[in-house]
Amino acid sequence: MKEYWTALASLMGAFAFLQGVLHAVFPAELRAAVARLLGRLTRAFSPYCYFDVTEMDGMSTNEIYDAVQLYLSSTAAPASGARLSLSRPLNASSFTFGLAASDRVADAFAGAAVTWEHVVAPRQGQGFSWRPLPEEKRRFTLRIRRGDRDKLLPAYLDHILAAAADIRRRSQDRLLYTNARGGAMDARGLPWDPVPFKHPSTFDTLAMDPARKAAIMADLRDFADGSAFYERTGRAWKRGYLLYGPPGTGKSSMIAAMANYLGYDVYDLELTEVGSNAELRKLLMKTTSKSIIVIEDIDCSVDLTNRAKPPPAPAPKPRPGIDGAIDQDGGAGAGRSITLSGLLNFTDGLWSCCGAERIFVFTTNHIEKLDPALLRSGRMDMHIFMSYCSFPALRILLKNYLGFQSDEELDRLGDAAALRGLEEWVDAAEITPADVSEVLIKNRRSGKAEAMRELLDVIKARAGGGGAGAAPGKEAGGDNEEEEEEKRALESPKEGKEQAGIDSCGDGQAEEAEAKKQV
Ligand SMILES: Nc1ncnc2c1ncn2[C@@H]1O[C@H](COP(=O)(O)OP(=O)(O)OP(=O)(O)O)[C@@H](O)[C@H]1O
Ligand SMILES: [Mg+2]
Repeated sequence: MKEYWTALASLMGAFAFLQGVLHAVFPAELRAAVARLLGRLTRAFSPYCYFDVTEMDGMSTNEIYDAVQLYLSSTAAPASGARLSLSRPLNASSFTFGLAASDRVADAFAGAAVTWEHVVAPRQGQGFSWRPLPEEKRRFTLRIRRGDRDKLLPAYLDHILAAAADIRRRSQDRLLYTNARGGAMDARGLPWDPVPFKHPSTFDTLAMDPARKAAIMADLRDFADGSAFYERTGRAWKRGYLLYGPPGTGKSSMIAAMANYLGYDVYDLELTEVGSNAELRKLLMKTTSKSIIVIEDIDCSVDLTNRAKPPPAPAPKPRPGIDGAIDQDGGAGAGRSITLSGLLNFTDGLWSCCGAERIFVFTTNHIEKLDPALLRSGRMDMHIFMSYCSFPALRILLKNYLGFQSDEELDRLGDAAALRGLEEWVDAAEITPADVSEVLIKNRRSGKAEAMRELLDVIKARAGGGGAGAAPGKEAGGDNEEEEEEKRALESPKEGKEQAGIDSCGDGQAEEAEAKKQV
């Protein structure tokens, strides 16, 4: 036995010596060239072909690498003894398993077997770069049989991308993206900033007429499951919803409920931060599929009254808002502003189809202020009026806020007289769900029956035109204009500072709005 070990040790010593001699005699370049040549020869006679998916694509991260990692971690079978790396991405609520260095996994697609290998090598010197690159070069190498090439590519990669997106969506909490930096890009070349989106609003908590709610949910479900339908009919796989109604009727809550229902991310597009139609297009191109793109208070972000009106006289200073000119991408004089045409192209034009399964939602308090071009059929597929609280909607709020488990329990345990009174008065009161919620929150400790009676007092006072019992934050009869102005001033500190109480539009639009008022 001892002799065996001695022989092995001397063999290894001889090998190391030989390697040392080779290294000393032949320069590195020559050794690398020989290795490349040998590699090429082996590949030429091999029945397989190989594809590398590197982690970095130039200076930016390679999306396919991330997708392959995620896909392999959940679907493919690691070879026995393979070592998986465990991680939990930022904001994710579950763990993912990744392949460690030099491990292999086998997978199959369309009846063909494939092998993936994860190759990690140290990076040779950083070179010049605007941002630090990872210290290791990582890549996945896909090995497939030559004969399977046509069958697998690109269908297999498409399958991986779709599966990875699905895993990401299921394992990760929703993200809310904002374009607060205008069109400026971050280090990854993205103009959107993501934050975790944990809005608790769902269709269960949303107070609105149950029949209308069910219709909206069915529409959303049809849309999400409608891949084949959209393909068959030649329509772009997108849908537009216009939510309109007074402040506090649940438009933003509805968007959150939609996102939670479908499991989509939300892109909150702040139009006043976008300088031009080209920037708008860039933002659109950088959104992912299965997402809701939201423009809130569209009548206030931009002037959408008339796209056909002639361009205005040259303004003393450049304005960020829509100027109403017909100009598509900013001709002379309007090069740095968004136009209604630009916005319509965004939702409707060829560019809107770069990516699939996207929902556009616009909200407004004043549908009458919008250009008919934006309202015509086909543009916004569904117009949803978020109205004052109806009795069925009120019942939902009573159940949720006061803790009744069901309609039956509300009828049995609730204050019957108060319930009848609420049914009788709620329509005349024109009270928003937000105001009802506030009354219920304020009285939630005083008991269910007491809270219902208190709410009835508020509603009666409001329906009767007034006084002491009026709902909080609002004069009896409700001056929505005032409430809206206040809201905008709070929401946008910059605008608020400059023009509180004038109008909620962007900088230059204040003057225009002022001019309109005088007319
Ligand atoms: N339909 C509703 N169902 C349940 N809660 C609601 C509803 N409407 C409003 N609320 C409550 O009022 C608050 C404000 O509502 P929300 O922000 O959704 O209104 P909005 O219509 O978007 O108002 P605005 O026009 O001012 O943006 C919500 O946080 C929610 O608690
Ligand atoms: Mg809102």
